Formats: sequence, C-alpha cells, structure tokens
Amino acid sequence: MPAELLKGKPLADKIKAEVAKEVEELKAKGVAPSLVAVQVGENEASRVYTNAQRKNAEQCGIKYELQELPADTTQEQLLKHIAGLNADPNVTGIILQMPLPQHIDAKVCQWSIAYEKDVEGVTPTNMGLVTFGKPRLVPCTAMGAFELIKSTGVDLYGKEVVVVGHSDIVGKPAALLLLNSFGTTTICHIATGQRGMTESHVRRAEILVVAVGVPHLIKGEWIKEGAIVIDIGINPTKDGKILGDVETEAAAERAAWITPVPGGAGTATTAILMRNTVEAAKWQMEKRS
Ligand SMILES: Nc1nc(=O)c2c([nH]1)NC[C@@H]1CN(c3ccc(C(=O)N[C@@H](CCC(=O)O)C(=O)O)cc3)C=[N+]21
Repeated sequence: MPAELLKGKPLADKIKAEVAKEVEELKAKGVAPSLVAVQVGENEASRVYTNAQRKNAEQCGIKYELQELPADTTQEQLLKHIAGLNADPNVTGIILQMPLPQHIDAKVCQWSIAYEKDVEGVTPTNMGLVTFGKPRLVPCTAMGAFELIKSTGVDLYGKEVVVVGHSDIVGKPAALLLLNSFGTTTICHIATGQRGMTESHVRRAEILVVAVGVPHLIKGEWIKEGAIVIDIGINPTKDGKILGDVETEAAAERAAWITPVPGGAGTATTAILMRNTVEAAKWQMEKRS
C-alpha cells in the first residue's frame, strides 16, 4: 500500500493558530513579540525563507523586519549590529540568515546572539538545553521534523531511528530530540557514505530523517516497509523543479508516511520559527520579573 503523505501545512496551520492566540495574550500584557531577520548579501534560498517569514509573522500578529546588510559587511560590523539587537528591548527574536559571506565566521556571529532571543536555537545555551533533554528554543527544521513524526502517532520508544546528515542546524538537534524520546538513534554522515554504509543503516530504519542536500541520495528500494520518512532536502534542478534527498515516489511504495518536497518539512519550519519567537518573548518577560 502506498504511503500517506505527511504534509507540513496542517501542522503549520495548527501551530500558527496557537501562536496567534498567544500573541494576543502577550499583547494584552504589554509584550509585543517582534522578529528581526538579518541577511548579509544576497542568497536565493534565504530569500525564499525570509518571504515565508514575513507572511507567517503577519498571520500570527508578530512584528517582522528584514534587515539587509551589504555583502562586504565585516565580521566586526555584524557583531556590532547583533549587539545592538541584543540590547534593543523592542526586538524579542533574532535570526541570522545563512549562508554568510566567506570572510565571516558564522559560529562566532551566531553565538553572539542573546540566548533568550535566539529563535533558531543556535547558541551553546539552547543547544545544551536540547542535549540535556530540557529544550526551550530548538532549531526550527529539526523541531518541525520531530513534530511531523509525532503527528503520525508513532511511539518512538525503542524504535530504530536513522538520521542521515549531521549538521548543527538540522541533523544533530533532530537526532537529540529523537534520542531523548528513547529512539535507538543512529546518525549517518559523510564518512558513513564514503564507506558505503549509509544504505545498510537506512534499510533498517523504522523512522528515517534525511537532511543532506544531495538530490535523490536515498533510493526508494532502501526504505523499510512501513517506515516514516522525513525528507528535509530542498534541491532545485535546472528545469525549475525541486527534488528532495529521497526518491519520494519510489520510497512511497514502501513507506507508511513520507513528507512531500516541497510542502513537507520546509513548511513546518517557518511555523516553528513563529512559535519560537513567542517562546523567546516569554523567556525575556520571565527574566525581567
Ligand atoms: N539561519 C538560517 N536558517 C534557516 O533555516 C535557513 C537559512 N538560514 N537560510 C536559507 C535556508 C532555506 N530555508 C527554507 C525554509 C523554509 C522553506 C519553505 O518554506 N519551503 C516550502 C516552499 C516555499 C516556497 O516555495 O515558497 C516547502 O519546502 O514546502 C524553504 C527554505 C531555511 N534556511
């Protein structure tokens, strides 16, 4: 039986409805959540995301501003800019768009964001809280993947979980969330692939999360019968299509659930960003009282 599609929109709509309600409540208490996205130079993938951010923020009643800095901004200037946002009580959430120009050390800049405004969960404090099983501001795509999995009703306890990709923003935090739910969690990465071992891990996965950025890396025939497959890849082709990291059509012959691309994990990501913006505003409110 072919897989059911695990679409991002129903989850995103549910999250945004809850967020909009919370924003109303916060505004009644005199707190207005506001998100600032900082973009250095131009990037097409980043543009797709910031457009989605603006639209989602509008839907939730969150104030939104995209601040575009020139591509030749120095690291020192960017750090100063972030320090200004950290100090501004009217800004409750900061997202530093990736990628940054080559001459800027992304980690240094991400880590300079005040942790209680870090709506992407990229600071050591927020990553540490995920590691300790006390998540507060969690990387949005990883959280979106986790919630899509939970929305199927699956019990993660003891399940064979395989995450392909070990990025700090998706693979690692997704694996930690799944581990903290007692999934038996394996992370595959570039070295796994170089040894030709990724296939054997994927073949036993009851829950599979793929965040690599290589179109159709994961073959349909590798998918375990009845698996849940979360495909986070967004790979544009020359003829204007978007491919995932998984052979979606072939994989759907075997999986129980599979995310479409587009319309799956990407859609959930932006809704989680809105929820994190509200969570960040609440955190700042707590720190003041
Ligand atoms: N600091 C940082 N964090 C990111 O998470 C980040 C980033 N920088 N830079 C750019 C990439 C790209 N990205 C997307 C997020 C959502 C969609 C999304 O909503 N996609 C929809 C389609 C939307 C459309 O086509 O208009 C979907 O996949 O269904 C796409 C791309 C996040 N990124």
